[in-house]
This record gives sequence, structure tokens and C-alpha cells, in this order.
Amino acid sequence: MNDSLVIIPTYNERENAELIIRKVFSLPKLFDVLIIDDGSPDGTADVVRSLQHEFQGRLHLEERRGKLGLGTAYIHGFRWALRHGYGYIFEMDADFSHNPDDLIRLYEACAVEGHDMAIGSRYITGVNVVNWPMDRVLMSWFASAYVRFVTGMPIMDATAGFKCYSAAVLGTILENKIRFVGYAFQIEMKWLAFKYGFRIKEVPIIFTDRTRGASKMSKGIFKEALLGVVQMKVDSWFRRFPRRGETAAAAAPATTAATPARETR
Ligand SMILES: Nc1nc2c(ncn2[C@@H]2O[C@H](COP(=O)(O)OP(=O)(O)O[C@H]3O[C@H](CO)[C@@H](O)[C@H](O)[C@@H]3O)[C@@H](O)[C@H]2O)c(=O)[nH]1
Repeated sequence: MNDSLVIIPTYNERENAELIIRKVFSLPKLFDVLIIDDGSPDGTADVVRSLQHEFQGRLHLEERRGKLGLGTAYIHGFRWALRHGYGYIFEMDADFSHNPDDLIRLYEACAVEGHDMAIGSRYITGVNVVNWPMDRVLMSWFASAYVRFVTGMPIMDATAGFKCYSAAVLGTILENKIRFVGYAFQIEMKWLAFKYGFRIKEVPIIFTDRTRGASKMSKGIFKEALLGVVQMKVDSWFRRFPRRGETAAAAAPATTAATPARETR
């Protein structure tokens, strides 16, 4: 077993599954892989199963009965990772919009530089998105600006889905009930890490739209985020977050003071 686990949620990713798995296993650093498949009708899980013998002990598959949402898929994967003792846990899409080579940069930001969470960020150095339609780029960029405005959290890519967490961050965050089931869960995870005072780094990446399969983005996902972010902020007024390294009993009152965007701690 390696110290690092890459969690890849899949829904109808048959065309990408084998390619992305082989790519991760070809990297110079060793990563294990956990696929969380939501009963993909295209048989994605069959593809993964057919590779498990070749990558015995390194390629894991968790299957759920239906499409239950990106957020809950990751939560399922995080709990699995913590039970199995991984030190660094990654989120990555199956479709190569996140370049697997960047896993190593995210790992180094945490394991070498000592950050608690590293975010593969499209907006920390301009707008680094390739081949997305303009309306999708604008929606994504304004979504991050909206989150910064409502919450005061100084993160340029609030909806980013390419991340490395230390096990300590996940252990702490998952003591909370995660409210979002869709992509907005990405915002909530960063928000909680920020409120607990974990050290967050945005690592610049280039996000390239998929060439195989289709996005699962929907209006429902958008709506969940729109009001949910306000609710998330309001809820935080009524609770106290222990700071990183403190026990709940010794906790000082929470602060929302903004810190520089590149490294929030
Ligand atoms: N298990 C599971 N996987 C899912 C589900 N919905 C989506 N996925 C998987 O989650 C990954 C991302 O889904 P896409 O549909 O490819 O996302 P996108 O539109 O390219 O969205 C990207 O941008 C979002 C907004 O910035 C990001 O929040 C998101 O993570 C992603 O990077 C893919 O591997 C996809 O198969 C689900 O309900 N269940």
C-alpha cells in the first residue's frame, strides 16, 4: 500500500476509465487508485474490474447503486481512504480535464511544503481553461467570485475538483455533516478547511475540457450552489470552529480574516 490514494468518481466514463487508470499507474510517484462508480449504465465498473488483477492491491472499486451525486461519491471515498490509513488523499476527474501529471505537484505542496490542502487552481494565474465554451468558463469564474464575495474565503478557484488533502484535514472536516451532494460540495470542503484554519495552497494548473464522454453538469447542481453558499455562510455565524492544532475545548473564537489567495495559511 502507498501513502497516497487518488479517488476518481465515475458515471458513464467507460471510454476514459482504462486510460486514466493506466496513466496514474505510469507516474514516477506511486499512487493507489479508488474508483467510485455510481452504477454507470455504460459498464464503467466492468472495465475497472477487468484491470484489478493486473493492478492487484493498488486499484480499488466501490460501486453504488445509482447516480447519487459527485459530493456523496467523494465522501464515500474519503471515509474508505481514512479507514485504510492513507496519508494523502486526492480528488480527480476521470476525463483528463485534470492532467494526472499534476498529481505530483499537488502531493509536493502537501507532503514536502507542509500544506494541509492543495488545490489545482484554474484561476490563480489568469484563466487557464482550454476548450470549454465561453459560457461555461464565465459561469465557473463568476461562481468563484460569488463564493469569495459571500464568504470572504480568499480562494480563486472555489469549485475546483482537483485536490490533495492530508488525512488530518479530512478527519476533521468529516466530523461535520456535508450539506451539498453535487459539485457545490467542492466549495463546502474548502470552506470548512478554511474555517478550521488549515493551510491551503492553490497550485496553478491548466484545465482542458474532455474529448471523450460528456459532462454531468446540470441546472440542479447550479441551483444547489447558488443559495447553499449563502446558507453555509449564515450557519457559520452561529458556530465556533476550533483552529488547526487546537482541541474544541481550547478553541479561540473563529476568524474570517482574509489572507493572501495563493496560500491562505
Ligand atoms: N460516482 C459519480 N461520479 C460522478 C457523478 N457526477 C459526475 N461524476 C464524475 O465526476 C467527474 C466530474 O464530472 P464532469 O461532469 O466531467 O464535470 P465537469 O462538468 O467537467 O465539471 C468540472 O468542473 C466543476 C466546476 O468547476 C468541478 O466542480 C468538477 O469537479 C469538474 O472539475 C467525472 O469523473 C464524472 O464521471 C455522480 O453522480 N456520481
